[in-house]
Amino acid sequence: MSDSIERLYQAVIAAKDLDPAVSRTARLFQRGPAKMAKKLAEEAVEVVIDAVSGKPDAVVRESADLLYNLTVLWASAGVKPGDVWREMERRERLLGIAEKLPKSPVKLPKTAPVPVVRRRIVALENRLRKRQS
Ligand SMILES: N=c1c2ncn([C@@H]3O[C@H](COP(=O)(O)OP(=O)(O)OP(=O)(O)O)[C@@H](O)[C@H]3O)c2ncn1[C@@H]1O[C@H](COP(=O)(O)O)[C@@H](O)[C@H]1O
Repeated sequence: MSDSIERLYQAVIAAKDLDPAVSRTARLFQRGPAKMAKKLAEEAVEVVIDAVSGKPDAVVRESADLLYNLTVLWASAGVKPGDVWREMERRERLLGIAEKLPKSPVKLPKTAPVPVVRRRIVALENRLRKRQS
């Protein structure tokens, strides 16, 4: 999937400076981030509606539109797909570590009480000795 999005990202970058009259991407870039964000939000809602309505084929189509509009917004925001893949890999590594932690709160083994070693108070003994001499 990441290859497809990488190719789409490159196509979006290539199209952004085309004639807005013939390129939807160029038109979105001409209208700016607010329009891109509005289209992305609209597509997200369309995916949600089709999913809730039990229309998997429509979910597929609207998801492709969603990913297109997301890619356009990434390009506009200076985000590259690799930036997102690295964040996802970071979270996966993080979760992976968490997955290895015991599910229950970590029970520390009961350790024998550490004997409190009192340091000899040499200074006081020296003072007492001086006083006695
Ligand atoms: N992957 C896509 C892509 N996916 C979806 N879309 C467009 O995004 C629209 C999303 O559906 P909407 O219902 O929101 O759009 P709409 O019904 O036309 O209504 P409006 O958004 O116009 O109001 C679709 O109509 C498609 O025209 C896409 N337009 C372009 N690409 C790719 O982007 C690259 C650049 O293409 P151009 O933008 O045409 O230069 C090419 O690789 C294209 O394949």
